[in-house]
Formats: sequence, C-alpha cells, structure tokens
Amino acid sequence: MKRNIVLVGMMGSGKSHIGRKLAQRLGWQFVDTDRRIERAVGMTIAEFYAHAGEKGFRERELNVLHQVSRYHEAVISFGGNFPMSIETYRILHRHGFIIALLSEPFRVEERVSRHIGKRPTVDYDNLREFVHKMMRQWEEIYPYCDCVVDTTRGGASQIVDTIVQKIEEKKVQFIAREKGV
Ligand SMILES: Nc1ncnc2c1ncn2[C@@H]1O[C@H](COP(=O)(O)OP(=O)(O)OP(=O)(O)O)[C@@H](O)[C@H]1O
Ligand SMILES: O=C(O)C1=C[C@@H](O)[C@@H](O)[C@H](O)C1
Ligand SMILES: [Mg+2]
Repeated sequence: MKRNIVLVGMMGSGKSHIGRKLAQRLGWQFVDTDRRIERAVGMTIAEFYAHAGEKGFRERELNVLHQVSRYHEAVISFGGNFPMSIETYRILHRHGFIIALLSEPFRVEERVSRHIGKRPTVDYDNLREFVHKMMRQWEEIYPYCDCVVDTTRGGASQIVDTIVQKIEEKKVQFIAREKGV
C-alpha cells in the first residue's frame, strides 16, 4: 500500500504542470517542493541558490523530502535537480509510487527556454549539450522508478489519463487520509 504519488524527472519534463492537474483529477493535495522552498526562505529558487549555494540548496531540498514523504493522498512534484540516490529513493519509495516524467530533448529545450533565469544551474549558452547531459544522468534513474511517462507530446489532460491508466494497470493501492488529518 502506498500513500502518495511522487513525480521526478529532468527539468522541463512537466512535473509541476502535470502534478497539479493530476492532483486535481484525483482530488488530492498538490505539493511542489520548489514552491515549498520558496515559501520557507522568502526567495525564488534562483535567488536562494545564489544565496545558499548548491550545498545549502540540497540541504533544504532534503528537509522538504523528509517533511512530505509521509503525506497521504498527495501528488508531490520534485525539483528538476533533485538528487535521486539510493537513500532518497528508499525514503520516497516507502510511501510513494514514483513516476518519472521524460520528454525528448527538443521539447525540454523549448520548455526550459521559456523562462530564462528561473533555473539557476541551466547553461543557457550551451543548452543542447546541457540537456543531453541531463538526459544521460536521468537514464540511470528510470529503471528504479515504478513507471516512466513520456510527456513530449499531448496536453496535460491526456498525460494525466495515461498516468491514471498506468496506476490502474499496476493495481496500486493507496491508503486514504484519515478524516481531519
Ligand atoms: N504537456 C504539456 N503541454 C504543454 N505545456 C507543458 C506541458 N508540460 C509542461 N508544459 C509547460 O512547460 C514548462 C515547464 O513545465 P514544468 O514547470 O511543469 O516542468 P518541471 O518538470 O516542473 O520543471 P522543473 O524541474 O524545472 O521544476 C511550463 O511552462 C509548463 O506550463
Ligand atoms: O537549476 C536548478 O538547479 C533547478 C532548476 C529548477 O528545475 C528547479 O526545479 C530545481 O529545484 C533546481
Ligand atoms: Mg517544477
């Protein structure tokens, strides 16, 4: 039995966009770890990264991971640079059904280019190469995820349909949140 759905994957794969719609469809709570961090520190992700550096940012992300991993009936979208390791994977997988989103490189480039400056570690001068490197890193993670969904094409509603179908096919059962909790 699981408690929540966790969306991971490379930047621009649509975790925030799809996660919100999936939560609406299921009538669940939506949590975006980037927004959590922004609220807690009173800065944008880019400002906080510049202020705290990579180490400070990762620490904050791990704090959020511990806070949210036990939530019930929540769709939790992680940041695009979230460090998936055996340890973080185990924490998420204990209560979460882990869905990795992936898109073809041209689509990631297109989406990431929409808001230049929003993602602090993107190399906008060498975007193509940057995206390919990010893809190679994520390729090692996909086999560990409960399912992988391609978000290159189709609107959010269609992608949400695919996710719901995969959850049904795999007969994943979720523990309902107790009333008032
Ligand atoms: N299926 C889709 N159809 C159309 N636009 C989309 C789709 N998925 C995402 N987008 C758009 O692409 C951009 C990036 O999507 P989003 O912010 O959800 O990615 P992300 O995976 O959360 O990225 P990050 O890792 O940086 O948080 C947004 O402008 C979003 O509205
Ligand atoms: O450039 C980065 O390191 C980041 C960019 C965004 O995708 C965020 O989602 C992520 O948390 C950090
Ligand atoms: Mg996001």
